[in-house]
Parts: sequence; structure tokens; C-alpha cells
Amino acid sequence: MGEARRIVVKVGSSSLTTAEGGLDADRVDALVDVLAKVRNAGPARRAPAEGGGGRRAGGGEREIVLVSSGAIAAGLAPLGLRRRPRDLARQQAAASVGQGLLVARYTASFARYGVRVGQVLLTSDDMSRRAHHRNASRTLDKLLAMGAFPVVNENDTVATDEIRFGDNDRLAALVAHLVRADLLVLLSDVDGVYDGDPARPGTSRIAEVRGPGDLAHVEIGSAGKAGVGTGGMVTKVEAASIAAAAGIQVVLTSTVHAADALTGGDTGTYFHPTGRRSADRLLWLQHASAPQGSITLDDGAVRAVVEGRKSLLPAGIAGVDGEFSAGDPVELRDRQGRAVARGLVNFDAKEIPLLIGRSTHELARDLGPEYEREVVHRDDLVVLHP
Ligand SMILES: Nc1ncnc2c1ncn2[C@@H]1O[C@H](COP(=O)(O)OP(=O)(O)O)[C@@H](O)[C@H]1O
Ligand SMILES: N[C@@H](CCC(=O)OP(=O)(O)O)C(=O)O
Repeated sequence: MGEARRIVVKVGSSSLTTAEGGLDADRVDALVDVLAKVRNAGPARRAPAEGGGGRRAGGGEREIVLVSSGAIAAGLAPLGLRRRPRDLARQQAAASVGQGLLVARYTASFARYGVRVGQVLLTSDDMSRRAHHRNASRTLDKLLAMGAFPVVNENDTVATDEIRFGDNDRLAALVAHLVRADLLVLLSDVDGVYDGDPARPGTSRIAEVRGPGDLAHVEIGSAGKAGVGTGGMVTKVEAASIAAAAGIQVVLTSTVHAADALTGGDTGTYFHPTGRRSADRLLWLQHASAPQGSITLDDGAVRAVVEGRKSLLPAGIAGVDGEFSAGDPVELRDRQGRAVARGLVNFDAKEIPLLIGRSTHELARDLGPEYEREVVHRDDLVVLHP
């Protein structure tokens, strides 16, 4: 098994707040104690399969990126809010106050180890636009190279409902892919995936998941009673599956077992990688963004794109929907309205009606040579249901 030299750790709101609401400085310190110590130890390595999969430490330094929730939860008490508001505007106000407090807390806590913290706030746009994506990746690499500790969260205050990640579990899986992590550790208030609601007696922890089939009959529920988390186990399992499919090992456990999870100990639920590691820069396109609009394809174009892995040409377009600009992610649909692919479009939505059903040759002749291009190039396209 591969050594975990670069690790993304995600911690949920429920692990950072007190029962009354507000940040729990002791819990932040306890987490930072683990992260700072593990960072300076060697890579985690999963031992040979037979012993149930204990992972162990080797030599050298680990690089850790922390994806931390808790901005909204940390902002509630200071704003006199008793519980997490439902409306986006008040959530964003709480996040605005809370994110500052959260990072100040991490900064003070890591300072005990002489470690600098670098805050990185990402929107889903940053995952879906190529230049932003490359920039985010470069910044994180540079922070690590300079010995700083990146603390990532969603940029809650500017994200609108439609383009929010909404849950940091998925953000963490995408960040793990972005930084080419070997291991993703999802920390929560529950020590793994259970075969039913863990609050019910008689349910037990699932130690290993080898593929989606292993969870087919498991009741995966929503957020716990702490009431500060968002997605519950559903988003964690989705995130684990995204990362595992991208060849990244995943451990899902409770924050009190963080040290074990990071050093290769046998804890929580371990998701085996199901796919090959790849530098596929389009993973984010599949999972990151709510596309800005859609283009309907005729049957021949669906076959060309899905089976032939060809670019989408103007001649295959049957319709267009939504507001988008060249460079935006769009959904490609068949005539029945099923999403068959996603891609980065080369035209603005308002230009598309001019192109419908016409050959590139014809377009070049009538509208100019700049119209002789693919609507979505195959290198910018990901098929959803091959
Ligand atoms: N099958 C399951 N296994 C484990 N936990 C589950 C399951 N179904 C629902 N849950 C709930 O998911 C909660 C964790 O999600 P959440 O509250 O969003 O945490 P966080 O804030 O750490 O992201 C647990 O406290 C648990 O109550
Ligand atoms: N960006 C939000 C986190 C949303 C979220 O996913 O929360 P959680 O389920 O606790 O991981 C915040 O900082 O409050």
C-alpha cells in the first residue's frame, strides 16, 4: 500500500464547538496537538492486508492540509443566534464573523508549535474554472513548501445558493484530489460509518468499504443531534467515494481518533481506493459545480460524445437553456433531458442559437473564422454515464 505523505484532514463543525454553541478552544487545541505532532513524524503506511489493515508510520515529514468547517457555528453565539439559521443571508453573516474567529483560534493554537497558518477560502467556481483551479493548487503547494499549515474552508460569504459546495466533505475530497493527497481523513463526532443510525442500539461500525456495493444496504442518515453539521453521513460517504474513485485512501472516524487515523492506526471506516490515481483535471467538473446551463444534443451528437468521446460540434445541438458565458461549465443533455456529460463551453449562451444544426464550415463562411470551433472540446468534457 502507498505511503501517506500528503494528507488532507477534514473536521466538521460538531467537533469544534461547545454544546452551547461557539468555538470550543480546548477541542481546537486538542486537534492542533495531533496535527502538529503528526506533521513532523513520518508517512502513514497501511500494513499488509491480513491484520485487518493497521497502518503504520515510517520516516520523513508529512504534509497536511486541513479543511475545517465551523465558521457558521463559531459565528452564532457572537451574533446572538441560538441555532444555525435557515436563510443564506444570516448563515453568511454568521460565517463572516465566525471564519475570522476560527482562523484566529487556529493561528494561536498552531503558534504553540511555531507553525504558521495560511487561510485558503474556496468557492465552487475555483474548482470549476481552469485558471482558478490551477491557482488554488499552486497556492496550496507553495504554502506547504514554505512550511505553513493551510486551513481551507468554503468562502461562505460570497457563495450563492446555486454555486455553493454546501458541504465541506465534498470540498475536502476535491481538495485531496487537487493537492494529489495519498490519504483523506474525514473527522466527525461519530467513529465511522455504521450499519444503521448509530444512536440506535444494536448497530455496529463498518470497518472497511471496498466499493459502493458494500454500503448498498446500509441506512446512511443525515446530520447528528449536535445540529451544527450539514450533510450528516450521506455527504461523508459521497466524499469518501469521490476520493476513493480518484485513487485516494480514505479514513472516516471521530476526532478523538485523529492521531490513529493520521498515523495509520486501525480506526474508523477505511475506504479502499476503487479507481486509479490520475491527474485527471476534470474530476472537479464531475463533482464540483452546479453547471450554469445546459445544451441539448441530438441523438447522433449524444453517440459521438458518449461513445465516440468526440468534441461537441454545432451541428449536433438541438437546444440551449440557461445563462452562461464562454468558459463556464454546462450540462450536455439528450433529448429526454438526461444529463449525459459536462463540459466547459466555448460560446456564450446567447451565441448558441446562431449555431444550432449548422456545420462549422458553414458557420465559418457566414459568420467568420472564429466560429469554426467546437462548442465543447473533448479535452474539456467529462462523460457522466459511460
Ligand atoms: N449510518 C450512519 N453511520 C454513522 N453516522 C450516521 C449514520 N447515519 C447518520 N449518521 C449521523 O451523521 C452524523 C455526522 O454528520 P454531521 O453532524 O454532519 O457531522 P460533521 O459536523 O462532523 O460534519 C453523526 O453524528 C450521526 O448521527
Ligand atoms: N463552510 C461551513 C461548513 C459547512 C459544513 O460542511 O459543515 P460540516 O457538516 O460541519 O462539515 C462552515 O464553515 O460553517
